[in-house]
Amino acid sequence: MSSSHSHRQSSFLTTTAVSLTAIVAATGVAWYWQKIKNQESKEVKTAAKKRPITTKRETDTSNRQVPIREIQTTNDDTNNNAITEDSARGRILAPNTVTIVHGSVTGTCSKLAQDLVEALKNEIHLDRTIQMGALEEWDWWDELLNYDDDGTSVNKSGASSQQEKLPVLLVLLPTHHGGSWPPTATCLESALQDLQNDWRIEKSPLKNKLQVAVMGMGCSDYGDDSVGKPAKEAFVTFKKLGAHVFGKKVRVGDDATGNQDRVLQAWLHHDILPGLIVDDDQDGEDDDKENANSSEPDVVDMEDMGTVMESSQQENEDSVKSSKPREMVTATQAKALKKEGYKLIGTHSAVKLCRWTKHQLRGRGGCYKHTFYGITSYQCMEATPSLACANKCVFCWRHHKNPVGKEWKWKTDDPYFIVDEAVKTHVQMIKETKGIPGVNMERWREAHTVRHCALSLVGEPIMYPRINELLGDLHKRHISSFLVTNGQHPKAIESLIPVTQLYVSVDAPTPESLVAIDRPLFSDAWERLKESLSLLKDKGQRTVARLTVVKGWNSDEVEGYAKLIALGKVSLIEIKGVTFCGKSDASNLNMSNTPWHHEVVELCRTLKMELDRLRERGGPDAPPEYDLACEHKHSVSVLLARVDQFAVDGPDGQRVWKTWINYPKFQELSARHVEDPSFTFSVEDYTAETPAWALFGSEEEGFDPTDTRHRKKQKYPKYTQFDERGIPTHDHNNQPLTEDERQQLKAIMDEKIKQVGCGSTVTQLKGGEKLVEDASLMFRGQVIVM
Ligand SMILES: Cc1cc2nc3c(=O)[nH]c(=O)nc-3n(C[C@H](O)[C@H](O)[C@H](O)COP(=O)(O)O)c2cc1C
Ligand code: SF4
Repeated sequence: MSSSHSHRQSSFLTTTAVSLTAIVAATGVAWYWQKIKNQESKEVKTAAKKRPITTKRETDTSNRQVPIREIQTTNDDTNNNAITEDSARGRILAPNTVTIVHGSVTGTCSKLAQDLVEALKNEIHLDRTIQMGALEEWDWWDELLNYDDDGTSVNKSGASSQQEKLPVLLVLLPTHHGGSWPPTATCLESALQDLQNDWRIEKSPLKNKLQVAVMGMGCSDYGDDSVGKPAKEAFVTFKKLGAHVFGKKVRVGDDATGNQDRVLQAWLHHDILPGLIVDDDQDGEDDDKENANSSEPDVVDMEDMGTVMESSQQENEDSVKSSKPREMVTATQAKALKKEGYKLIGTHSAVKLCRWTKHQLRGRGGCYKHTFYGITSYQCMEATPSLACANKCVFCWRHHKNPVGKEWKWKTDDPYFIVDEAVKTHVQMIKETKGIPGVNMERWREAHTVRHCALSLVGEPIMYPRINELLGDLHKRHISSFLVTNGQHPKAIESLIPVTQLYVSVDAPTPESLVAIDRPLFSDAWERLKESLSLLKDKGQRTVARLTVVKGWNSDEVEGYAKLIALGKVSLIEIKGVTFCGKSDASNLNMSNTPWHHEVVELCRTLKMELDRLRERGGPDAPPEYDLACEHKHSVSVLLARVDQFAVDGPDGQRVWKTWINYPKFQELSARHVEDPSFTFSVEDYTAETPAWALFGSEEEGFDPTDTRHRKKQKYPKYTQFDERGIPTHDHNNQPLTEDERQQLKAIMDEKIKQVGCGSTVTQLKGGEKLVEDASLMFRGQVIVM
């Protein structure tokens, strides 16, 4: 037995107890792998690097598959074939095993894998071990090459050697950017490549050792023929390596139509089950012929995908073929979105109760838009008329359960219906907050009247073809409109009616970082963003460039941001630290990517300097003057505002900021514009004075003093001053620390430096995550460095 193999077993055994409890409870028959702990997988990787080739298994004809017994449906969890802990070896090439693996990132393939376990459990009277897990849980080189059938790997089902069946591997693979393998599956991708290319390995190392079936997932809305590419590649490579593949084609599910359940059924009934009952002898002969000319397999098209499906999906798919547009959100997407708290409206819209709405209802402070612009957060409705968008941003809240598309091609709901339903649903959610401890009843009653709408929830609101009617209806109801677009639809910006405040998200300062961060569907995404920004300067009303700072991703190259902002001469620049809302399936972010407030402040200062530099250079593209106007430390946000539009001289010569909005005035002006489209109005016509507590540098740090602050317990106290290394010198009351205290803190920092080194390091982790580590910042999370 190879050393890596024996290590593999011991790793597994340390985690088996936990896995089995959860798994056996969940499925009864199937057992699953639990993720091997980091340390263990690191060791497995080290072992894999050595890439030992320990066994060259002889072709063993006694190890042939025998036909599966008559298929019976059984739910008998106590069946003799259930696995016991000590037999749990989990090797892929162990006889009598069916291993289901997936490379799921956003959960679709893992769900399909679970469904497959259930289906197999119900379809066949098991005398095989079924195991299921994520691809990353196996060391593929070791699994496919170094399996030594010394008897320890066989399950205790009592199967004699004559009854041994070839192992079966069922692979579920999503498609990623441009047809690449998802980061969760590159372990298999590289092992397959290495197995093909390593000269030490016999030509068909998997011949008579493994049977494989592959199903892909993708999304045809990407519109670039990438759908199912990794699955096709896996299929072809397994075949080249001599594995017997089930089915002649790769079946691929499509997120855009939500047909994956149906494709799974077709895969199971047309490829897997018939494959499982094929006589092994006949099997071997076919293999020889097939593998001799293994070529690119076809992707099954929709007509071939079996007959098992829900009627709504049928309608969806039928409408693709007919001229009738299909509904945007598939049943699976709807389920995932609902699980995340979205209330769906019609076929493409949603509302969700914002956490700040609840916060302010409880007197715990409003959001940064309350601080910067005076909205009442508890009267604000967060909504979108389009759950789809043309990006897959790394920091997206949607966790990538949303539909994508370059342009609108779906059924279009009536805008008045959307507004009506959105308001009703929002008010219903407000009603449900009555029982939350601490709700201010006066605010709660006021909250039944929606005053603001943030069209920024998820998706791309501007894609909705009837957006102007929707905005018109909001304004008619005296609801202000804050509309956020990702700058991929410049034409829609051009034709947009005046909104209270129009945002373009500027997520990256260069074309390359835009692709890395926004992962856009449009190949000319950068040009689109630039065009959108340029169009802002002619809009007349308040325009905003919104920067979401993701440390390690887009916090450098400030000059690039300045140049982009100069294109639009926007009224305001909002800079906000990314919020980390738990590990997102498809996002590669972690806590270290969340900047501290003082870092965002520093970035604002640098941006202002860059803008000043461009302004001093002069010329038609020179930006106007900006300055730091407001901050909301609670949400790590800072506002830069145009001095010519928002700053006036006070009675005693001091600067007075007017970043707040006179909402009734906006409604009045907008109504006049509707009556008479030749009537125009501009930013200065509906400003209002910013209160002192909301100003940058105020003692309140942007927190409305009428509310009560609830601070989370911090790991370290709120130090106020630091030495040049970042070691605190003064406590939260600005009193000097004693020498002893400073030495203790120094020792803690030295320890951290030992771990992470000096300076700031950005480490790109496996899977693309970027980890930022900087010991000098460890005590400074809570202060603004002036
Ligand atoms: C970051 C990301 C990039 C994607 N890129 C593509 C693509 O280029 N082509 C495609 O057909 N599907 C693409 N998809 C769609 C996925 O293949 C599809 O949503 C699949 O169902 C995801 O499976 P999973 O939920 O198991 O990860 C992408 C999905 C994500 C999250
Ligand atoms: S503006 Fe946004 S963050 Fe603020 S209350 Fe409305 S939806 Fe919530």
